[in-house]
Amino acid sequence: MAASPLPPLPSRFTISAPGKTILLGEHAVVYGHQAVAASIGLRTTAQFTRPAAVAAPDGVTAPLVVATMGLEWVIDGARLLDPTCRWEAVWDASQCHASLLASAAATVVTTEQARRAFHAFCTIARLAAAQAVTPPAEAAARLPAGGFSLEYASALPVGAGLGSSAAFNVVTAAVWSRVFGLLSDGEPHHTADSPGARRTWHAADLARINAIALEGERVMHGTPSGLDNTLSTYGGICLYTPQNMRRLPPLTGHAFTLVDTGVPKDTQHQLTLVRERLDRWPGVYQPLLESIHALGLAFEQVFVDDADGKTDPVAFLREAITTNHLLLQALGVSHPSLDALVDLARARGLAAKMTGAGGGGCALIYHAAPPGLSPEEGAAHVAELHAVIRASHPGMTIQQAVVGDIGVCLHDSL
Ligand SMILES: Nc1ncnc2c1ncn2[C@@H]1O[C@H](COP(=O)(O)OP(=O)(O)OP(=O)(O)O)[C@@H](O)[C@H]1O
Ligand SMILES: C[C@@](O)(CCO)CC(=O)[O-]
Repeated sequence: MAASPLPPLPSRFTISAPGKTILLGEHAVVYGHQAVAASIGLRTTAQFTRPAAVAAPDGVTAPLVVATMGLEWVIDGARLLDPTCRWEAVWDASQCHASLLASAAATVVTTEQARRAFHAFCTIARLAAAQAVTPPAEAAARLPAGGFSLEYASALPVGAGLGSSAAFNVVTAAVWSRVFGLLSDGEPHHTADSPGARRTWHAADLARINAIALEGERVMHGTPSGLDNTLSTYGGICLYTPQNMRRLPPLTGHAFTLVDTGVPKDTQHQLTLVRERLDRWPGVYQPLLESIHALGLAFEQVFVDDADGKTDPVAFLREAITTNHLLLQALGVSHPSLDALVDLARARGLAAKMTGAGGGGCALIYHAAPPGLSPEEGAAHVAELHAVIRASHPGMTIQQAVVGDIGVCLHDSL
């Protein structure tokens, strides 16, 4: 019996998802400890258009054209979704890597990065197909005839600690879930600057997207905690352990700067580094992870439970962020460029830490000015720090972090 067609899909739609910054707790969270993290206003977007922007070659009914990170993959949709076809064979058959990786457009990524992204893309597509179509072998027959194109754009630096891989995996999971009719139409999301222009999904839809995206993260990083994809899916600010996520109200009155050192790093490598250290010297390194966990618990106490009401949240967060960086440094996952930024901030009475997997990538600076400064003096203090960073590290990128952006969403009007 022929597989039933897909539910009607618009010929064009756009989905986006945010990156994240970790305030406290990276690496320790991989071992079940508590982290505090927030989504940020830098997003990855995918625009779906059908039919595909190429004529279907002979024997291919649903060509898919996927453009991302300066790469373009032309994929046979039937091979992509065929669970008996190894993903490497799909990669080899796609008209991607050989020509494009050698081209100037693709110099931002290595072959390994492109392969990982492709592997995750393939994994996610197959998972969504398996959830929608039984038997999975019939999934390809339900793709739109003529295929489709998917064009990604991202404001997130790749491999810089801001969850670019998670944003890619979450957007991809949402697109494939929509293609296979797994998602509801969601609800309009109203904000002052874009009333109703975006739609967000209900809890069950978000849980589906998050679970599928996690498998993409596993392909890319091996043993992720799930924090990055969870923040990208749900947005906002949360306390996170791999077993539990607790959403928090906005962090009003606390501001942050992100500084990208431009030093490339690899999350999988950083995770392996910590695993090896723990295996070799558990007595030395376990306590560091437990201390990081204690910082996450203290944050909960001060910001959520407000157990004594006497602790100044600003003073606490300044101290916690600094201490977290020192613990991560001792764990061996920082980088001299990150340490230099943290020292610069500390010398001016501010707090800073690496954010994400470390080894390069971004530092997070907390704008809690030294006590006793007026708001204007505080702003001048931060501007002075930015000027010093610009002068001493001209290659670094500095930007104000908008924390708590909404999670994955559908854009009505794009
Ligand atoms: N827009 C994108 N399109 C395709 N793949 C992407 C995209 N953005 C990121 N990736 C994939 O994710 C990898 C980067 O993931 P990595 O975990 O090293 O960095 P990150 O997610 O930016 O940082 P962190 O995990 O520390 O938050 C890239 O090498 C690439 O394979
Ligand atoms: C280093 C890490 O803790 C954060 C990476 O953004 C890894 C993870 O949580 O999966």
